[in-house]
Amino acid sequence: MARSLALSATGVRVWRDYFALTKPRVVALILLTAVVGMFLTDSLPSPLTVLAATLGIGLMAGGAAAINHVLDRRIDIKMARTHHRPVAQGRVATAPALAFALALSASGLAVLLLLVNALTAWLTLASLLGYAVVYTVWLKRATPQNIVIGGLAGAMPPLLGWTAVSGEFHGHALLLVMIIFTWTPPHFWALAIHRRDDYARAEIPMLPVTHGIAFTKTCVLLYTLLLSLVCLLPWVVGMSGPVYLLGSLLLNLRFVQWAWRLKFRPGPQTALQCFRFSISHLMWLFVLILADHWIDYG
Ligand code: HEM
Ligand SMILES: CC(C)=CCC/C(C)=C/CC/C(C)=C/COP(=O)(O)OP(=O)(O)O
Repeated sequence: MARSLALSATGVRVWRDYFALTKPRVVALILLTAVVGMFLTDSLPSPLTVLAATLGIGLMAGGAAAINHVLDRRIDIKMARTHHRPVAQGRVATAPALAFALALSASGLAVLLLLVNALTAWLTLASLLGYAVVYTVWLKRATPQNIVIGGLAGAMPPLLGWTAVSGEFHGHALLLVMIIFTWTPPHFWALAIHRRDDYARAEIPMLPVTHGIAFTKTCVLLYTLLLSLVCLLPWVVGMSGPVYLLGSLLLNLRFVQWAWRLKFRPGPQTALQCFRFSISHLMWLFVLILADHWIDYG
């Protein structure tokens, strides 16, 4: 009895470690943006397309995150925020972690190829390689612009959702990509300010390490202002209506307020609070775009 309880506790721990490799909360938000992309096209998607595309994109995003855990294990062990991670700690060895990552990625690709369409499958593979290889292996270690350029991979999901349903590119989907692309720098740099010493210790050239905290705060503020302008575009081009306009103005006003406070009246937790707000900001923004799309303005 005691032995079987101990075995099942170990099983739960192993399962938790593998689940953590997929960065589930990040992937959840990525999937929200992809699903919103699916419902914004002119045609109503079939339940099978929505399910298959969500599963395929989710598996590949989780696979990308697991590859990142393997490739970054030596960096992760040096940083307080990430030192507990399963591969960094050796609780999951490199080979099974990589096998898990490749199995997730390959099955996601197969789902997209077989049940969705080839365009979405190859674009999702490009995003996976963009994050897991171009960003993780090269950009992250090479330049403080790492997350700006690498952010394109994380910004792709609304386009992936869109092409899953329509089979083609559309300017409106690219606007959604632009929103996440502009959102990523203040999202990440707010956290990087809070965790500057982590990155310095791991010798990763994040902006607060290479250019200082004051300069990074200015960049956060400027990007939140740019984001506020980019968020107007769906309304300007007639893709979204007044409910979106009002809601996004309020969300962006709050984000700019956090960035302003971070620059001019910071407390010890302001950077972390700004980072946390960025996540709520993106989540509510995409909920709002979808809700607005379903409102009948007559
Ligand atoms: C290159 C682009 C990005 C970078 C460098 C970045 C960086 C980070 C980092 C370092 C964290 C902290 C993770 C942790 O403590 O484990 C984080 C958290 C988070 N990011 Fe990003 N991020 C990027 C793009 C995105 C995108 C595109 C999304 C979703 C659309 C996203 C959603 C989230 C969420 C939801 C969290 C909170 C995770 C949690 O609480 O466990 N990020 N991000
Ligand atoms: C297929 C597809 C849609 C791919 C999406 C790619 C993806 C999972 C993007 C998330 C970006 C992310 C969590 C970056 C974290 O940076 P980091 O890895 O430097 O942060 P860390 O220090 O927490 O590991």
